[in-house]
Amino acid sequence: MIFLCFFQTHNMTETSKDTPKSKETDKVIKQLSAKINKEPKNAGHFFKRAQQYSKKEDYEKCFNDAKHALDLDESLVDAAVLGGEAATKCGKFQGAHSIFSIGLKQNKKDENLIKGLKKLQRAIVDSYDTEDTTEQGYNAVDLCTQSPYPGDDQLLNLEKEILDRRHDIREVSRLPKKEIDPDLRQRAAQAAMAGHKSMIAGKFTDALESFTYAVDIETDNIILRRLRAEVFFINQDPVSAMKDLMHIQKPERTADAWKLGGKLLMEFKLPVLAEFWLRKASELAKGKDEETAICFQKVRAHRLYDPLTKDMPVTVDFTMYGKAVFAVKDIKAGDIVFSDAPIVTTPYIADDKKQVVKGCNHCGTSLMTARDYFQGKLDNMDATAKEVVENNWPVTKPVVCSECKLVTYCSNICKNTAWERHHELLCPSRSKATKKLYDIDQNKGWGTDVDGTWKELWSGHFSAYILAKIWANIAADVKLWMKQDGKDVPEMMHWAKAKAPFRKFIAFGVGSAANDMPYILKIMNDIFRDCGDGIKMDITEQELNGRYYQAACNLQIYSDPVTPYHKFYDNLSNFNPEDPKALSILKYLDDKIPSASFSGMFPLHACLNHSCMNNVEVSDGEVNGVPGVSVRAKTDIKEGEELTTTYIDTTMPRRLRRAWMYKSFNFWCQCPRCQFEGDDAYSCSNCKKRAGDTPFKGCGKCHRAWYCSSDCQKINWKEGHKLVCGVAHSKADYS
Ligand SMILES: C[S@@+](CC[C@H](N)C(=O)[O-])C[C@H]1O[C@@H](n2cnc3c(N)ncnc32)[C@H](O)[C@@H]1O
Repeated sequence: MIFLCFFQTHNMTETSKDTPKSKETDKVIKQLSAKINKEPKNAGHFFKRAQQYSKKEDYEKCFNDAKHALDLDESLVDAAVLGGEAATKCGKFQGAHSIFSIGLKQNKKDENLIKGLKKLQRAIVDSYDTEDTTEQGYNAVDLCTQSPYPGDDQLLNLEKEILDRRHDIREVSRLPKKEIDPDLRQRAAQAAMAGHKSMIAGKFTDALESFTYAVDIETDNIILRRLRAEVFFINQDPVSAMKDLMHIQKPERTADAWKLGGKLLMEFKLPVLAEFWLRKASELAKGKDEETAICFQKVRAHRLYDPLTKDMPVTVDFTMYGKAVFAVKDIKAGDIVFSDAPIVTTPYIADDKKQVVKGCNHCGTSLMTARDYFQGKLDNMDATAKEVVENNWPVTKPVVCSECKLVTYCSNICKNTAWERHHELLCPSRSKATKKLYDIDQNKGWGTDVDGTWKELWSGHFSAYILAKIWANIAADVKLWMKQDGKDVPEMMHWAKAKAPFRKFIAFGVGSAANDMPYILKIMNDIFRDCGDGIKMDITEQELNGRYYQAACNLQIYSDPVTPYHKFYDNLSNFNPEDPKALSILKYLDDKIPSASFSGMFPLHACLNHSCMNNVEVSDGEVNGVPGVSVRAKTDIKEGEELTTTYIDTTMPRRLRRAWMYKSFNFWCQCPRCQFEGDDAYSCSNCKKRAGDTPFKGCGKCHRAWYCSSDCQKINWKEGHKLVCGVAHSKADYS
């Protein structure tokens, strides 16, 4: 079970020196390319071309070829070494790590691979040291829109009615101008001054009295109304506060008045109206008021997620890092906090393994056969064991798409639902473009480009199908909404409704996927240009980039927690332990259970932020009988505490962890471990003083913090190191 972590795309500069030697290299590359076009499954050609690219110092191409050679033939350890070193040189650290790992599977002791891994570690650390490490992360509110959701206009009217009926609050028309005696006006002004002073002094009862005196005289004074509303708000009288604000006519309301109204409406639990007021406040403040922007997103988080978390011990709120999950009651270590089902999912093929087991392409249910599990052993098994397998291995009845005959499902229900949701549009039999997408996916991103060259067309660390499925789902919903409204052509509202479920997922990253992968942009447009029923989707560069980063920030890898193997094993437990049949099969059982992995986007799970001192862990789970994820408490969690998972292997030292996080997710981790551990023995983890030639002494317990003096050690211990020293780390596998 892994979070899909990846390094963001970087544009590499190509080096090519125009020397006779390099001309010769170019010639060899040309010859090899021709051979590759003829025999695209020949690993040797790719390896040889990778060697040529390495000579040219074109490390990106060298890595791509070496990786592909290894995909075709895992035993090519030299390709792992070459590719890993090339990837390290061009900064593709994630790629380097995974290609070295493939090699190590073949030969754990290969010296060149081990050397390569050490160089990789050094390069990651160096890049962290030389990168612009100004630790200003992103601003989460800037990533979130304030645009209304479809149907909000009707909800707005409904909430206005609730405000009126339940709290007797409504917009008040402008009061007629009153002639006020100058003496009285003078007294009102004095009372207002006194009210203001009391407010500053924190004497809110006195302030209220003074403002009320003044408002009674100057009933139409909008400044007095707003000030009194603020005092009512502080004195926890939201109804009176709101009534005062309603006396201020809309065009005269300041950003502060709209903001206060938004906060009051949050208390009345009228989120759409609250959003309306806060949006107005944001517009008037020209987006510069951070508090308003955060309030808006808090309202939105609660309105979108409260229904999802209704029976759960958690809530979703908005913080400086965007959405975050908080405990609403104490949770015990080991408890499952919540489970979540994916909104979109697709098979995941890791770089280092072939997907030997099939899973339902729609729901992810494992379709593992006895052969998938026992492989060759099945043929050589003794007769008794074979009989046990035949009688106890659950029968799965995979159903294949009747059009393409390529995509498998666990049942006709899944096949039909998949057809309606996405497969009708994406079925490889539908068009050249859909077949091409299928082939690129099967070839882990490789295919023939428009100019006839065989190259990596998709370099995402997840399947391009995720994006295609998002768009296919949107197209399917647009059709539904359009038909439901009896229209022949979709309206803006239909599009907005169809896109709404995907608005929950944050998208953040640098670089342009559309620029890096123009071929993908082209085939996606070829596919979605005609979605049937007159519906067209224009996949612009911005659309591709947005969806790409949504997937990159939120995807989670998971697999069916209860496979046919588990059911088989359960069946065995019904045997008498002395039964020779049961004993006959034991020797064939293996700890390694092959899985059908999927990567999916999970609405609630995707709100979990990262911490290197995570208090929850994500595991394979089941939701309504189909595979999903479960979030389990790793430690006791107190009410009000944020739940954090980890996106990386937290056993790594701080410098490496932070470098991985920055490269993969573009933020500097500020978790307690990152704050109260150090980088190395040459910098004091407390005061940051640099050591000379003699390294500082480290914390004797965790060896992850170093100090120039015992005073610094004591301060750091008190301030937070004691919280992080010696906590159990999550050795999440990361890809
Ligand atoms: C799976 S989402 C987590 C929820 C996210 N905060 C949101 O608003 O949707 C992952 C993204 O959250 C942000 N994030 C997660 N953990 C963070 C942390 N410790 N510090 C800063 N940003 C974090 C990053 O933008 C990351 O790409």
